[in-house]
Amino acid sequence: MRLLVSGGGTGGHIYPALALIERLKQVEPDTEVLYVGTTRGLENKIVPDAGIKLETMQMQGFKRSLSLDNFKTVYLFLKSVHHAKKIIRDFKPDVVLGTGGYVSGAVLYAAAKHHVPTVIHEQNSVVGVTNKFLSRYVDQIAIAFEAARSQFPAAKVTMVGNPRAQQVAAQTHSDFSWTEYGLKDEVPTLMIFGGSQGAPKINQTVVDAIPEFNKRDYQVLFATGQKRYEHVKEQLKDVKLGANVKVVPYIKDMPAKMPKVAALVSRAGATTIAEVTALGVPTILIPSPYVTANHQVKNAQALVRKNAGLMITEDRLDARSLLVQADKIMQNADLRAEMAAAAKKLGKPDAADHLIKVLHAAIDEHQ
Ligand SMILES: CC(=O)N[C@H]1[C@@H](OP(=O)(O)OP(=O)(O)OC[C@H]2O[C@@H](n3ccc(=O)[nH]c3=O)[C@H](O)[C@@H]2O)O[C@H](CO)[C@@H](O)[C@@H]1O
Repeated sequence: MRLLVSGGGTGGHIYPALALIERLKQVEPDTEVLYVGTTRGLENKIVPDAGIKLETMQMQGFKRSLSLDNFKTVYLFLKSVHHAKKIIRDFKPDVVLGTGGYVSGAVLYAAAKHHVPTVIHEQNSVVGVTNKFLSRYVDQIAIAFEAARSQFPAAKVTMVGNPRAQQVAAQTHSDFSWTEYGLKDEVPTLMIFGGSQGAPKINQTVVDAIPEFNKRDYQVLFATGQKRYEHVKEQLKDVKLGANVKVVPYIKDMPAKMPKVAALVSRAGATTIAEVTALGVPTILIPSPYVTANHQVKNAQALVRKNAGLMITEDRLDARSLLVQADKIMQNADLRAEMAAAAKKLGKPDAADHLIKVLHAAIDEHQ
C-alpha cells in the first residue's frame, strides 16, 4: 500500500499514526509511507527518529477572536493545500490518513479534492476542530470513543480504538532497565509527565513535592517536556535530588518503558489513556483544563468510574494532593494490582488492525 499520513503538533496525534504505520509494514511489507507534518511540531523529531520520511509545511491555528493573524492563517492554509496537492501528485498514494492537527486539515482536504481515498482517525471523545471540518470531505472516519460517533456523519464512522494501544500491548518483553536512568530495577517506579509537551502546573507541583519524594521507598522518573526542561532545572537549582528521583526532558521509546512502571501520573490525553488501558497501568490523571470542551476530564472519568485511575483536577493540584494520591497507590501493591486489572479491561489492543481494514474500505469505495 502507498500510504500518505498527516498528523501533527503534538504527540497525541503523531504516535497513533506511527503505530499504524508499524503494524501496516508488518502485515503488508511492501508498504511505502510518506508523512506530512508542520515545520514546528513534535513530528520533526519523532517521525524521522522512527525512520519515516517526513515532508513539512508551515501552518498556524485560528485565533478565537477576530485578528489580522487569521488572514495569515487562511493564507497559510491555502498555500499548504496547494503544496499538499503537489505532494499527492508526486507520491501517488492509494489512501491518505489524517490523525489530527491543522496540517492534516490541509493534506486531507487536498486529497479529497483530488479524489484520492481519505480516512481520518479521531483519538478523542470530543471531536477536534480539524476533524470536524474534514468530516464532510473524507470517505471514512475511525473513532476511539463511542461518544465521538454522534458528532460525525453516521454512515462514515467505524469504531477502531487507538492504534498506539496495539503497539504497546504487542511489546511483551523489552530489555529496558531502570539503571539507564540511574534508578533500580527492583524498586517500584512512579512515572510522571504532563502529556507529550509537559505542563507548567504539573512541573511546578512536582518540583514542590521533590523534597518529600526524596524520602519515599519508591522511585520517581519525571519528564518535564523538552521545551520546559531548562526552566525546571532553574527551579531545581536549590533543591537536592534524592538518588530515587530523576528528572529528564522527555522519555523516548515509551512502549519499552511503560510496561515496567508501577503507576503513572499524567495529563488525560487520549493516546496516554489508550496506552495505560492496553497495558493495565494504574494512573493518577490531572486533566488539562485548556482543551476543547474539557475533553480530558471525560477521558479521565472513564477510568475513574471503573476504579482504574484516580483524578486530581488542576485547581486542586498541589504538592500535598499529589503526594497523598501517589503514596496511596505506590505504598499499596494490592491496590495497584486491582487498578491495573480494571484498566486492562478498558483496553483495545487490536486497534491498528481495525484501522487497516478501514483504510482498505476507503480504497475499495473508489474502485
Ligand atoms: C494539550 C493538548 O492539546 N492535548 C491533546 C494532545 O495531547 P498529547 O499530545 O499530550 O497526547 P496524549 O496524552 O494523548 O499522548 C502523549 C503521548 O506522548 C508520549 N510521551 C509523553 C511524554 C514523554 O516524555 N514521552 C512520550 O513518549 C505518551 O506515551 C503518549 O504516547 O493530543 C491528545 C490526542 O491524542 C488529546 O487527547 C489531548 O487533549
